[in-house]
Amino acid sequence: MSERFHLNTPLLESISMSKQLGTTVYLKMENSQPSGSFKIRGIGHFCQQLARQSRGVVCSSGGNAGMAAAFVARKMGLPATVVVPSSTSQLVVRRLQDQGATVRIVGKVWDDANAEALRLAETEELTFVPPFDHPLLWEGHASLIVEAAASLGPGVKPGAVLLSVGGGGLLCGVIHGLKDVGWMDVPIIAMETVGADCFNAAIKAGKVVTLVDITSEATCLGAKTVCQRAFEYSQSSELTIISELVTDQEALHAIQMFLDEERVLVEMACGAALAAVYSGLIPRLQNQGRLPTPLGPLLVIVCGGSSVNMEQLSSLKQKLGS
Ligand SMILES: COC[C@H](NCc1c(COP(=O)(O)O)cnc(C)c1O)C(=O)O
Repeated sequence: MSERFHLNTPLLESISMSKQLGTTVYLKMENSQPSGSFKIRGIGHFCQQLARQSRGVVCSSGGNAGMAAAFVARKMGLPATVVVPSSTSQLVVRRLQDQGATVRIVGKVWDDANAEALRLAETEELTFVPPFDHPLLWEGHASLIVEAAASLGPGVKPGAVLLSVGGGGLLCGVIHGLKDVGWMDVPIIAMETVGADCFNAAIKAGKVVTLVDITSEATCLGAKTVCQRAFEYSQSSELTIISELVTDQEALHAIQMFLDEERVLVEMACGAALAAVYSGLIPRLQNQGRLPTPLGPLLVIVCGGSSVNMEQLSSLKQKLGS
């Protein structure tokens, strides 16, 4: 049995969100993972399977996949290099270095950093750790749904699952988990911010497309192209995936509401998902008949993320004017 790096995170009931939505809202607290986000589930599994005999790992990331790769590599006694774009905050760069990683800042967006990471893997014979597009990542992420099902107990099934989308790895992992526990009929509300909306753009175009740029402050969602498997799932008649967008202002408002109500500080990538509750989207989807009324318990994936502290929060409030 290979060593696990992730924790079985708390599944907390949000009294305030439950009151607001008129249904029980459960929070899967992936922010409490040792690397700061859910990423450790898939990246830990990937490294256990493919990096045990490796000279080291190299990961491209908006930041949080890199945090997971750095943490896991340290635990496995492997050197780690993380390649991030210049949009990654100095706070995350420092946190990556504190985890023992060598950090390279390449290009403006994640896609540029990814090209460099692939080159490094080749030239320095390192194991390349993808941030979202690999079946082993999705197998690892699936554990969060299996844990949630165990916490809810037999006979309790969510009315919907709420999550955010960057490159689509979390979405694919959650779908793997829904299959594992027999919840394939549970609708998934897949949230992105305007300006980091590659999944929504692909659905609108009817094919995977590449955004011209990432213009959202939620840079940890900043993949310009969603992974093919996520798009394929969006086209499947077996699944209900509701793709919605929120503005950066709505994501920031959600971060502040969550801090006040749940006493937990999360980053913009996570605020994108939480904004579905705080911005009134859920009842709008119910009024449109896209979610049932009454709605069963809502399972919110609080994905976490390291790109936030009080200083970052203040600068976001200045930049976004709220
Ligand atoms: C460019 O970045 C992709 C990835 N972050 C993705 C991410 C997501 C979305 O996960 P995904 O859809 O990429 O698997 C959600 N919540 C948080 C806190 C995240 O950091 C990364 O860190 O390399």
